[in-house]
Amino acid sequence: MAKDDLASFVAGLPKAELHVHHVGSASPRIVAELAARHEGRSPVPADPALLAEYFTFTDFAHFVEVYLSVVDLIRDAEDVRTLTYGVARDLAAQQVRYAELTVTPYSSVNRGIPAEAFCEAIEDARIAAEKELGLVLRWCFDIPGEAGLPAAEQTLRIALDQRPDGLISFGLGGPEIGVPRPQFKPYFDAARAAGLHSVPHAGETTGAQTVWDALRDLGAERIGHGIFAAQDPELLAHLAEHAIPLEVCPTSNLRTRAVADLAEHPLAAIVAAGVPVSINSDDPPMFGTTLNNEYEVAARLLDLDTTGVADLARQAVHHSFAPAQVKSTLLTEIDTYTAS
Ligand SMILES: O=c1[nH]cnc2c1ncn2[C@@H]1O[C@H](CO)[C@@H](O)[C@H]1O
Repeated sequence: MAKDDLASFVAGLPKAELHVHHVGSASPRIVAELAARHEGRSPVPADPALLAEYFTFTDFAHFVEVYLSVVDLIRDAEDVRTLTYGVARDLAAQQVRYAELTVTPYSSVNRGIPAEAFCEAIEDARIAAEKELGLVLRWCFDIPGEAGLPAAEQTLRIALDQRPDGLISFGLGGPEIGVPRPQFKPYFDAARAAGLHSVPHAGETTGAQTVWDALRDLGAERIGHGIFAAQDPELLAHLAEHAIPLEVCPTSNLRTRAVADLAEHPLAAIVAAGVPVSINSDDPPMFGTTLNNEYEVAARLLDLDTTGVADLARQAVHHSFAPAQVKSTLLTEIDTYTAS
């Protein structure tokens, strides 16, 4: 179908976003504003026009280094509140009605923001976003893998002690190389025992074994990325049989150089194997994308018409941990949109 028709269909389509990072969603304007406050003390450019170049990554390790330099700019609870509400506004503007935002409390608490103030700030933004923007937000608290077991310990403690109302899941992000998943088992066990869903990253930068580990040791209910599962037919069959969805973020994989070219992206092979997927944006401004653009990319990779694209949006709702009422309202809204 024509590119413009697809773009306008996607832009108006009510959607759910299941894999998007908090700091990684900061708009260029907010990042530049924060950088200006720390000018001379931060490598992050204070001019939004220079950010695209700063956000050009040579590999995944470089991406994490740049990501943490932006995390460094967030110094107090007010920064967290402004950032979170700004992210909500950008999502709502794309007709996102429900989003699970991956938040890394360890990084902020470690930089001096008390856990309680941090949680209060994100909760304030969540409540305001629901009331003012019609966007339902939920949190995934993730362990930054590069910081190891102390980060796991502290992330779990913040999750269980603070237990903000919007918290629904427990994750694991950052690098996979040198960060084996099995060591995090006790923390995921405790988080799951406390009723949190398990949604670790795996198979983003390393192979199928990491995904197996996430399933067996961390009790993963969905996998962040998981694209290298495509290398293992047995794993694909397992994911399909147990209906474990992959949260796929195509442009992210291109920008971190996990795939050399979108033409080589395994999304189509994963879908062909019967594995459920959702389409997501990961760190949209850092990767020069938006959720709407990811739907367009996915439509091209999967050769979908508007009916197929609407089905992708429905899949994300089904795979979400949204309250039943939010799911049914959003599914009805998608039906109404596609019928009109
Ligand atoms: O695509 C991604 N994969 C893994 N971690 C990511 C990604 N995007 C953002 N983060 C974030 O990187 C930080 C360092 O571990 C974490 O805060 C994680 O949430």
